[in-house]
Amino acid sequence: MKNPIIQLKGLTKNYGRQIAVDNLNLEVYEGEIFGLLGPNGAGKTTSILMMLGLTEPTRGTATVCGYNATRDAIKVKKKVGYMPDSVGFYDHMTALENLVYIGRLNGLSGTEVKEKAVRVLDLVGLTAAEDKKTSTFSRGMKQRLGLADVLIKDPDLIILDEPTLGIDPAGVKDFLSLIRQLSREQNLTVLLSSHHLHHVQQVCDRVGIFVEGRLLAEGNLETLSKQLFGKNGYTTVINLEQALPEPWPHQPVLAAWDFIDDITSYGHTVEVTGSQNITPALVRFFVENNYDIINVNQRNYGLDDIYQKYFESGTGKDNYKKTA
Ligand SMILES: Nc1ncnc2c1ncn2[C@@H]1O[C@H](COP(=O)(O)OP(=O)(O)OP(=O)(O)O)[C@@H](O)[C@H]1O
Repeated sequence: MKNPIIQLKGLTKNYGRQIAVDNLNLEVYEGEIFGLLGPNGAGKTTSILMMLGLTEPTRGTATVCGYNATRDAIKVKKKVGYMPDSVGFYDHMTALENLVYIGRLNGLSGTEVKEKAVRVLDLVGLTAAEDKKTSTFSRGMKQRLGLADVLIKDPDLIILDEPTLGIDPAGVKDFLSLIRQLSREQNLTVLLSSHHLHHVQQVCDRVGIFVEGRLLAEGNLETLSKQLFGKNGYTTVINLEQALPEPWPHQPVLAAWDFIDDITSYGHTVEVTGSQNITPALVRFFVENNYDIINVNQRNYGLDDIYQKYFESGTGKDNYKKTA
């Protein structure tokens, strides 16, 4: 049975008449990387602050690492490493000095703190820069040091708010692979908020789409496609040399296959939609039945399509209602 590290039940936050977070229900499991994806102002930071006990929910509960985040905020703080979107350091101190300082604030003793700081700097790939002042650090290096700050206390969960903001593309790729590696090696649960779908897509096991305070859909890519497009994720379009007869005798044969949900044939074209990628099997079928294939195209719905559907018209809610 999966062990939930974050459990949000009906979590709601109003600022006056504005609803920043609206009845959020979500579970994030041990060892998982979960991406909270949404545009600016969607309510991602407010949700995170409630999970950390830094702001009180208007309604609902956030249970984090087994503790109620509002009532037991200090216990939650001990288990969770939080990296805000902008991390500050003491510029006149080196990376190692900054980290030792944070380690002490987290209760590590004089002897163990330095040894641990050196180890954590190695984990995040900053050993070569450990004696450099952080005033000389690039944004990407600062994010790595920010990650070291949260790792030094051996958290069960790390929460990263817009961690890739302002890093160049190569730096983003490196930073995200580092997160994935750490999560896999240390069974670390990660909650990552971002408005960059490509970043989220690269690293997350599951994604929640968050718009105007509401979680519109969540799951892995395949589940999201199903929820958002109302159909399964894989469509294969095959164009043939010969026109198909009406009715097409092979239609019922294909319809009996597992994983196929829909077949459309018209003129020289067959479109097959299913829950798995069956393009190779379809190609074999057509060749074995003496059809001449002109071309084959695969259409699978990715986060790009999902993001466009939810964000292109400005409000995801309207789009959602149309298809729900
Ligand atoms: N302290 C506050 N007082 C009043 N309104 C607030 C406060 N904090 C956030 N809000 C409002 O709540 C909504 C959600 O904001 P939030 O910062 O949680 O969104 P976000 O998804 O993290 O966006 P961003 O990526 O821009 O940080 C916004 O409309 C914001 O203006």
